[in-house]
Amino acid sequence: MRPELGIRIEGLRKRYGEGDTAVDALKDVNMTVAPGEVVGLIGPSGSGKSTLLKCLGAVIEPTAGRMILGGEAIYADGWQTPDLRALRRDRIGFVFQAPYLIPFLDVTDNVALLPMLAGVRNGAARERAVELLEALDVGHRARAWPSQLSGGEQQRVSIARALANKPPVILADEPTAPLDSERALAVVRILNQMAVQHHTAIIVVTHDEKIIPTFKRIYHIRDGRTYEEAGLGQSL
Ligand SMILES: Nc1ncnc2c1ncn2[C@@H]1O[C@H](COP(=O)(O)OP(=O)(O)OP(=O)(O)O)[C@@H](O)[C@H]1O
Repeated sequence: MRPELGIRIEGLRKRYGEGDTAVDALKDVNMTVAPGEVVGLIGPSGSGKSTLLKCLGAVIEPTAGRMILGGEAIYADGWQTPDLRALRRDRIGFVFQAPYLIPFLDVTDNVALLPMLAGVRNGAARERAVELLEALDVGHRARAWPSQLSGGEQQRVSIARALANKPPVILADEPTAPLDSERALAVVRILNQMAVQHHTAIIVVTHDEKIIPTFKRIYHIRDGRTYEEAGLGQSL
């Protein structure tokens, strides 16, 4: 592994507000995730998980520290790029608890939309979408509408969408919460396969006891500080 690739976070801090009412949501966050690796991020309510994902996803601005994604310092005591929209679109894939597919686009176009917005020609973007859908075992549903898919199939389409711009990083926020045990483990298996195949570093925020034993490494976050732990790494 080239240590500068994947995700590296150093001394990240985030303060909301000022003065007496200020909240130090992140006090000292340190993480590294290698390309091809899937790590779990676990913490109680209010510990700072959402704040960390929003900082990493360039949705809110940290207060201090460094974030390096895919070998590029995106934040070093200030944003290092003027175009945060392009950063979110091209360098970070998001997977949420709900798939949030666009109901009036077919499955292929749901996946092809982001590459098209990034300037990939329509035909090439759709080809890439179909390839990813096939890799995720939903190729046979490529021309269907999202409403015609099961919950597990929709979640796989949302993973294909997260991979569509070949981001070095995927942030998954409770991606298995609504799924039964078998489907939840299938999603984690797919995330692991995709991480390896696409050299993507993946952070999975989760409370889901079904999938926690599968992580090889886990970061706990408590009161805005991260602690690393070896996971059980149960085979999938
Ligand atoms: N916009 C905000 N303004 C002020 N304080 C905030 C804001 N957002 C979050 N906080 C505070 O920051 C701390 C961390 O919140 P955060 O939402 O990151 O926690 P979390 O671990 O995601 O919690 P949960 O699991 O309940 O979603 C909490 O004390 C919260 O009250």
